[in-house]
Amino acid sequence: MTQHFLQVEGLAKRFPGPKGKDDLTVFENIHFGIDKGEFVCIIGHSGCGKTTILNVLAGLDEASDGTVIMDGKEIYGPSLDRGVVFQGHALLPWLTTLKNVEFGVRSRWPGWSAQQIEEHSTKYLEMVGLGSALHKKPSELSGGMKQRVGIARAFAIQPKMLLLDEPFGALDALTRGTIQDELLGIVQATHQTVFMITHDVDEAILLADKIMLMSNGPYAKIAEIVEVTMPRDRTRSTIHHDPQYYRIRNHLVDFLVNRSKDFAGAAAAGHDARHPPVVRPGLEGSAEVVPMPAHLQSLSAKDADRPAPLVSKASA
Ligand SMILES: Nc1ncnc2c1ncn2[C@@H]1O[C@H](COP(=O)(O)OP(=O)(O)OP(=O)(O)O)[C@@H](O)[C@H]1O
Repeated sequence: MTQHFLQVEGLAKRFPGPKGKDDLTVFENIHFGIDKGEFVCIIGHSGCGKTTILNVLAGLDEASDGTVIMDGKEIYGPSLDRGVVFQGHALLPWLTTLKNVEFGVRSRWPGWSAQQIEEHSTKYLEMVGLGSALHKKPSELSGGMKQRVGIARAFAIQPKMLLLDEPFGALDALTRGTIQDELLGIVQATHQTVFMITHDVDEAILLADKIMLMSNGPYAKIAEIVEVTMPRDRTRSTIHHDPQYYRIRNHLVDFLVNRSKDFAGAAAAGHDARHPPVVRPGLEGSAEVVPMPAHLQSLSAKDADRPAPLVSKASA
């Protein structure tokens, strides 16, 4: 068996049922691997267990079954090896932007001089466009700026794995787009290994090397792993010119709208849960329908039950 940098084997999460009722199995038989430097997104309907999986990877929650091995060691509890960014930024309100980042950097490298810590922290804040806001307190920053500080803080400790739980979920579309670009740039520069939850299929296609599709719970599974076959030097403004983009997007939307509730059928068709099928829709036949370009219309898994907005090929 190939050993990946992060190896998840047989993960399950169960909660005790109310008195006299069966336990709730949120998910089980979750198997996947992430290689060093890979950016992996996970998409699935609300409640299927994405945050629970991320919390287990972070060491903030315990699985009912299964193991998580990172870099050859089983994960027990939180560690600076794994940086986490949640939807809420969780900054220390009494510290400036710079001091918020320095706080994590100092814990990571206690032997560093004050100057080393400041230079290192400033570098990461500049990467997310906050070079001119180093001495501002969180109360003086916009929501997008606060989220950027959280991202800089997580990257600055150079964790072995970065875990992002819908980091842009609370931001308006314009700010979200700008920070996606910054994240793309920083990931390309640092080759950081990332596991990210998103509800936004366009965001996943822009950022990820692989997209894991989770079926609905209870008993949720990783139904498919979709490889994003487009070249890595993607940009938000040009990505929709690539025909692969529409094939991948259609595949993801079709899963969320039509197939995510039917994983029992896929299992019956012979898919082995230990080896979720790997799909490369970008390299397959032509797209029948062409969704609106990403910058015009973003479909989120949260509202995937709404019909996808479509324009005909002729008018696209
Ligand atoms: N303490 C608990 N007791 C019982 N059920 C729980 C408990 N904590 C979480 N759950 C259930 O576990 C399931 C998975 O929750 P989780 O937050 O991981 O889902 P999610 O896919 O991240 O959802 P969302 O996309 O809405 O954030 C949900 O159905 C939730 O109701």
